[in-house]
Amino acid sequence: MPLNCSSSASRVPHILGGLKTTATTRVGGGGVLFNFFNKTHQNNSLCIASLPLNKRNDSQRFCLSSSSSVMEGIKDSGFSTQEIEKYSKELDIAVRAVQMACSLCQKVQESLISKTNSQVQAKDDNSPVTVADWSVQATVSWILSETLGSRSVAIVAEEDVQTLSKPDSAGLLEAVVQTVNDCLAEAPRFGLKAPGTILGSTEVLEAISHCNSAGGPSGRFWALDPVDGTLGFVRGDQYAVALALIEDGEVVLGVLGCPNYPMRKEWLSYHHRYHRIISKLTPPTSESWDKGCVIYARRGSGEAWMQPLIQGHKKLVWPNSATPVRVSTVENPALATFCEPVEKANSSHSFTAGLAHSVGLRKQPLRVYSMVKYAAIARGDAEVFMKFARAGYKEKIWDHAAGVLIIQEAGGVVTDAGGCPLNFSKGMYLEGLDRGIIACAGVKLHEKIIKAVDASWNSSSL
Ligand SMILES: Nc1ncnc2c1ncn2[C@@H]1O[C@H](COP(=O)(O)OS(=O)(=O)O)[C@@H](OP(=O)(O)O)[C@H]1O
Ligand SMILES: [Mg+2]
Ligand SMILES: [Mg+2]
Ligand SMILES: [Mg+2]
Repeated sequence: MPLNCSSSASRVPHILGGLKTTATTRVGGGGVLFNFFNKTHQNNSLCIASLPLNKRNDSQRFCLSSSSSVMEGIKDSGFSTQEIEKYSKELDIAVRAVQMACSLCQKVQESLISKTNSQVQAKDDNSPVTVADWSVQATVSWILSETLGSRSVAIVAEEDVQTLSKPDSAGLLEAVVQTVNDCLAEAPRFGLKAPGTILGSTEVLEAISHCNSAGGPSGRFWALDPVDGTLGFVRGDQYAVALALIEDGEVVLGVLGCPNYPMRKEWLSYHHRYHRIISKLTPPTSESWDKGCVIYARRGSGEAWMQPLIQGHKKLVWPNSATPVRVSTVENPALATFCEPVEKANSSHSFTAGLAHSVGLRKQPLRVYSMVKYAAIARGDAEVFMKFARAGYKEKIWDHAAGVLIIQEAGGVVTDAGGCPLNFSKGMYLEGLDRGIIACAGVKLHEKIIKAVDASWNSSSL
């Protein structure tokens, strides 16, 4: 495993976690138990998710239905209240905020697709940005600040207010302010408080520009990608809302909202665009059709959870139900599926095709926009994710933090191509990343790919 990782990065917690938790045993047991759980106690997933699975007794697993009963339940757990409570409030708020953001995005995506003149802007690097990117950033920033206290909330996020503040962007800013207010007015459906008065453009711009933390090795900050895979978003395809909490350089919470990634993968045809999918497939009942999902994990819990989107279910209001997700147990490369970015410009398709051939991956690659690729691995829908950006491109922490933690807690392995964990402690970039990113459902597949990279790197043109 990792050979030349720097000292702080030399631990590979996800691999140890996978061995320690004997993933397959737990998944098997958990599957049966959680069927029972889902039938009887639908509303407690977030509270329970904050307790490590191996630290819970049966009643704590299945009979907690509110925060107060969580507090009663942990009295005999042998763990200090402080330890078990750590991050539970932050996780709860982060999931609600991402649920709201997904709802916002669904509405904006629908209107983008139905309009002929799209409101898509180009940034300096020619990448797209939309009303949804700014609106989600403002909304999540506002919610985190309101619920956790604005002074203590540091956020690193993708968007800034430069374009929005230009005099000729008044219409765009107006659309963002309207979208943010429409979304925040719905806060009570998600168990959160709506603002007392409508936010003006100054407050919305402030909320966006509040996300100006530089990140770094110490203290606590959030990493937010308001819309990851904006290209997929504007094309009516896959995208994600990604929120992670990073403390002292380690990702401690990860939440991924995937508005077009159904709870049941049978409803997803990766080879058809979203608007074609919905026109072709007619779900049998609204209950079984959950168009999107939110997946989340807490560091060290050894588990990851998935909720349906509130928006998809008009009837659903908070609290929401959740089910555990786990990586695939497939180890045979011939049976494994690998995912990669859709755009060749973002990752070399020819290099990964060579790797796939040399390790015996035989299936067609699954090319999906955004961190939905991380979600696919965590849920067991695919086994491998590889990204090899062009030389000189620096990966940003918000493009990976939430997904990496979720895969690790779901039992998978994520490193750079040198086998080292990704380093989230160096500011907004993943500094020191060795060649590319490799995420796998299991250690065996991961080792094979790392070896294959070493064998083929020198002869590649990367
Ligand atoms: N040149 C280059 N190389 C590698 N990566 C880049 C590059 N340019 C941009 N980005 C970042 O890639 C994010 C989208 O990644 P995806 O995996 O979704 O790529 S793809 O759209 O499926 O091709 C995308 O995230 P969003 O901007 O949030 O969409 C970018 O942060
Ligand atoms: Mg992104
Ligand atoms: Mg983005
Ligand atoms: Mg972008």
